[in-house]
Amino acid sequence: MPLLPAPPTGRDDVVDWVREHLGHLSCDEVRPSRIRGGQAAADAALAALDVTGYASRRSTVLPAGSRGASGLSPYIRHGLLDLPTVWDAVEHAPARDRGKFRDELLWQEYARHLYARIGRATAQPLRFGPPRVDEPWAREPWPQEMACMAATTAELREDGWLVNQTRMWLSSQYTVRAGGDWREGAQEMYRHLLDGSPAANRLGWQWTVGTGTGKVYGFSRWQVEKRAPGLCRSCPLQRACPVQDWPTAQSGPRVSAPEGLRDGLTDGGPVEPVVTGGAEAVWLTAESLGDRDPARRARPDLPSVFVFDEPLLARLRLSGKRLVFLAEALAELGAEVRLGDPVVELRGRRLATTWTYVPGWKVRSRRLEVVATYPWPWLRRPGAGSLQSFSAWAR
Ligand SMILES: Cc1cc2nc3c(=O)[nH]c(=O)nc-3n(C[C@H](O)[C@H](O)[C@H](O)COP(=O)(O)OP(=O)(O)OC[C@H]3O[C@@H](n4cnc5c(N)ncnc54)[C@H](O)[C@@H]3O)c2cc1C
Repeated sequence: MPLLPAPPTGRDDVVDWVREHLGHLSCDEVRPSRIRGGQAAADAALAALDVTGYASRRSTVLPAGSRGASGLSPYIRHGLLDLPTVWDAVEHAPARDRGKFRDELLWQEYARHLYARIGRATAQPLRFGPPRVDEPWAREPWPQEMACMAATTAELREDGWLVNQTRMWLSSQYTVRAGGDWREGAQEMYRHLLDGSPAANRLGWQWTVGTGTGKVYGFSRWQVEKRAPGLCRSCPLQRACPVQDWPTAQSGPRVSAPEGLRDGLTDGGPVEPVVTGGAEAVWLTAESLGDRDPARRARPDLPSVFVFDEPLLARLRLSGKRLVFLAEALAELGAEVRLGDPVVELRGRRLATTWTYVPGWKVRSRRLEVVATYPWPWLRRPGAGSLQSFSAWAR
């Protein structure tokens, strides 16, 4: 049944809708996150954004009420908030906080440029081999009793969101200490994160495990005591802490960089709309599910259509809360929602769409009748410079 009934707007109803129509594609029981999907929730989060104190509190883990992180990432990931809009929203913030926050937005932009340039090669080590771990943990990546890991994984599974600090704890513990394959760890984290994107997720892992930088991020008790004071006191292993000392693993040897990392043109899509014919529908993608989607804005007269890519989702096995988040956005947009292979579902329709930096979009759009392509809202237009490191790119 490729055309699905319209997703309902009420929370319980949308969860039931996802269970019924997409439940067979999720890796867990379909439940909602505390973080709601949809433009109204994104706009409310942006309106409440206050980055005062961000520079000093960005890495706070506990108490949760003292965190400086904005929590905007799920909305940014799915284009409900574009980076230029978020950039402008902190214009009047204190200079140090504004600078630090905007730096993080630039990390997001860098991840997208990298993905646009080298695509699936972001799943290969960028510059160095994976860390060499002398004694990989044999059975599990950490003992179940470790309070820091238990709290982090519970939040990931319940909310589908983590502050940057605990993402680094988890990835470092998994790979730098336990010797787990970073790509498997990244994939499992990606399944649950509402903001999960191949671009930023792989970059985050490459940065933590040292394949991107040649320097591993070492996770130890020190960070837990500093960023989540009190957590160790509740830990059954507080007197036998497995991460008491710094890990000894170093990053692996230098590897040859994927083609295009050092230089090469990045396809940033059109600068102006490219219209070759009359469109009959706006094709929405997971990159751009907001009511400010450029194609939707240009053609408000047209119906919008979104396809849950069944073959892709069957491979990815995302958590049900991610599917709920997407369905909430679609319900608000009043989009026609289909399930199947997008190339099959959209065949024969003349489409208007927003260009995206995702390799899978390019492959599919070439096989569809796209008659109007609208520019991606870059914060900085991609160029031809080195993408070897964030600082080289930022310069
Ligand atoms: C192992 C690992 C995996 C990660 N996976 C993802 C992912 O799948 N998707 C994702 O969007 N981010 C990912 N990040 C980056 C970062 O952790 C999150 O973007 C951030 O924690 C989201 O919370 P926030 O919105 O409160 O961020 P804030 O600190 O409030 O920052 C504002 C925005 O800047 C961007 N941003 C912040 N830090 C980074 C960063 N290091 N890299 C890229 N963008 C950043 C995000 O869009 C974020 O919403 C990962 C980081 C690591 C270490």
